[in-house]
Amino acid sequence: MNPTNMTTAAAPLIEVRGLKKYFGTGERPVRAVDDVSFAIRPGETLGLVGESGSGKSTIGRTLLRLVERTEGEVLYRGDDIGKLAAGPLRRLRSKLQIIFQDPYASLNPKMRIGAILGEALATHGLAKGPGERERRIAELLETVGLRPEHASRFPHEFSGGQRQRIGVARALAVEPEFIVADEPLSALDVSIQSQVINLLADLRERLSLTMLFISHDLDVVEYLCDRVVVLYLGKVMEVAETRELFERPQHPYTRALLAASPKPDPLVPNERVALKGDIPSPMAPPSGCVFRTRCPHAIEACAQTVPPLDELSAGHFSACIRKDLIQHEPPGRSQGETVARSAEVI
Ligand SMILES: Nc1ncnc2c1ncn2[C@@H]1O[C@H](COP(=O)(O)OP(=O)(O)OP(=O)(O)O)[C@@H](O)[C@H]1O
Repeated sequence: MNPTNMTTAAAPLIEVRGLKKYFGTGERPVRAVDDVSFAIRPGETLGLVGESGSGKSTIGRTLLRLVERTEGEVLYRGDDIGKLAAGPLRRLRSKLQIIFQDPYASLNPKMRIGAILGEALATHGLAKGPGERERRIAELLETVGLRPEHASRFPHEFSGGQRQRIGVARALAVEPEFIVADEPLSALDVSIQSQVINLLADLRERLSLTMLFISHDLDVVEYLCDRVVVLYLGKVMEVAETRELFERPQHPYTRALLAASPKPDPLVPNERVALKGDIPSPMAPPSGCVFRTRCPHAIEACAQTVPPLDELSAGHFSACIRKDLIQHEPPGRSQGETVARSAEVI
């Protein structure tokens, strides 16, 4: 079954179908994204997790058409983004924004903050006239917890966390419906990461933003995301609601990721299998299941066919043929707790 079919409540805002992005055209291209499908509902924050090189950023960029896909579809409100001509694409771009990883590199050091935000407004014809523009800039700065007078300063006059707030303000300037946040915390000190997390959580509520949140920090994903897609070597390994994924991870890769996460959590399976070895080259991915070469449960059959993304329970998908590994209850819970929890769910 295809995880794009899991949305019953609302039509998805974004739908990705069979997305492939190969870099290079020779015999052995880099298969950065290899047949990925998922959907994002309006107002939802979808987490995209996986080790470095698994294709997270490439997916984020392909969604906004900052990178052209090799194959597949990216639908925004049902329209294929890849087929839009320049004019409609430009109009759509104001609805789709990206917050980059590095707040230092993504702001022009020679421009004042007011000019940076004003440029975003002007590009999309949003604030007509200088008075309106100034009012919008002041409003944007306040939205992200900065002051209107900050508009006259240059990027180097701000701390890392403040610069990331400016990056968020710039993304918000065009009143987007959908934001790709690509590791927005990784360039920040731990001490200020929580400020930016809280800002994103707050904005998401207030502005009903739909977000793709790319991160390798599982704690942040658990806190911020409604649902999570686990990616490995360009392929989806598991998809589930956040709580379900963290309490009942089914795919051996997800379990290994959680086990490697430093947070001691009694709900995480007690399967201390650290991920051994490096992620294989995306130019020569393993046959069958791409995770099999690092999987503690791999059997010969894993090399034969690419495992389908099966729906194990409502909205919980996993791509693994080892059905015997499926856990119905989180390990480490007592029977009493399990019963109490089932009652609460009913
Ligand atoms: N422009 C490019 N040309 C060639 N290969 C690329 C290009 N961009 C990305 N890749 C390759 O595609 C694969 C996926 O990269 P991507 O940056 O999407 O992964 P990621 O999961 O976001 O990693 P990270 O967490 O390190 O940002 C990697 O093997 C990367 O080297």
